[in-house]
Amino acid sequence: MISLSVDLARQPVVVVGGGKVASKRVRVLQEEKARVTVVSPTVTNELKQRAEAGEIRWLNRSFEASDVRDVFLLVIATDDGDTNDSIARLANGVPLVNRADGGTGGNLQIPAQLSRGKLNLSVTTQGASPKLASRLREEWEKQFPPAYEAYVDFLYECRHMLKASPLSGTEKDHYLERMLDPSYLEQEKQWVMKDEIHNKGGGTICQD
Ligand SMILES: C[C@@]1(CC(=O)O)c2cc3[nH]c(cc4nc(cc5[nH]c(cc(n2)[C@H]1CCC(=O)O)[C@@](C)(CC(=O)O)[C@@H]5CCC(=O)O)C(CC(=O)O)=C4CCC(=O)O)c(CCC(=O)O)c3CC(=O)O
Ligand SMILES: NC(=O)C1=CN([C@@H]2O[C@H](COP(=O)(O)OP(=O)(O)OC[C@H]3O[C@@H](n4cnc5c(N)ncnc54)[C@H](O)[C@@H]3O)[C@@H](O)[C@H]2O)C=CC1
Repeated sequence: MISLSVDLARQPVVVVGGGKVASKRVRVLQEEKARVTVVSPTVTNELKQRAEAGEIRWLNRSFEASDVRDVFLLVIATDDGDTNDSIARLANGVPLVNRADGGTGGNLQIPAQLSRGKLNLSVTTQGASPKLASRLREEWEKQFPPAYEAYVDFLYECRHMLKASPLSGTEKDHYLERMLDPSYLEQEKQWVMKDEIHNKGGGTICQD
């Protein structure tokens, strides 16, 4: 297995099951702006509220074979292994299939993730120890404080300014290396660097 970053915006996603795990998955899928349908005869209060608010579609019944038609990502999260097995068998035309119980027929696992704006760190143990994945995420939280969000935006901006500048490849590389120094987590140092690149012909500086 390799890790991929997938854009789920506007993609049709079906979550089978309406329990704790389904709620956790829907939370993330909503943030990613996927078009979420939950199929389950019972749902958590959280899912019920999301359905009432029109954020997700809820089909208040058990899974049916037609539910996998035209789906980009299928999340199988019922509490019954046999049910999960038969859903997975029916899902062979679905590009992405996640089995929350780690059973066969799925082709993707949900990692523990830390997002700081454009920076996304994720880790999976392929079912060996979800707790280890969780522990590593907690360590990253300390290692990469919230200031990384603005820092990564700064790196993004500088890189685009450098691309637009007439500097040589070696000079550009020098800047790209220099800005990795942790001291550039400070906003003031970021401004000095942006000014410097700007003065070398690196285009305009965004103020926000
Ligand atoms: C296959 C996978 C599902 C998938 O890919 O969808 C899966 C499967 C199962 N998890 C189970 C249990 C627990 N899962 C967690 C936590 C997380 N589980 C996550 C992912 C995954 N879990 C995928 C593998 C990823 C990997 O291995 O790295 C994380 C990383 C991401 C997320 O879920 O969002 C999230 C941490 C997020 C964070 O902290 O950031 C905890 C700890 C806790 O809750 O504190 C426990 C209790 C302790 C224990 O049991 O170890 C059980 C047994 C259920 C039962 O006994 O009924 C199964 C099924 C089985 O393995 O049998
Ligand atoms: N990835 C993770 O972090 C974890 C994964 N799990 C796995 O996730 C699965 C679900 O766990 P929970 O959400 O805690 O269970 P839960 O018992 O809270 O919810 C199960 C849901 O499945 C629904 N369901 C049952 N049969 C159905 C069917 N035929 N069609 C549609 N919906 C149906 C139920 O109505 C209920 O809403 C378990 O199998 C467990 O192995 C459990 C804990 C953590």
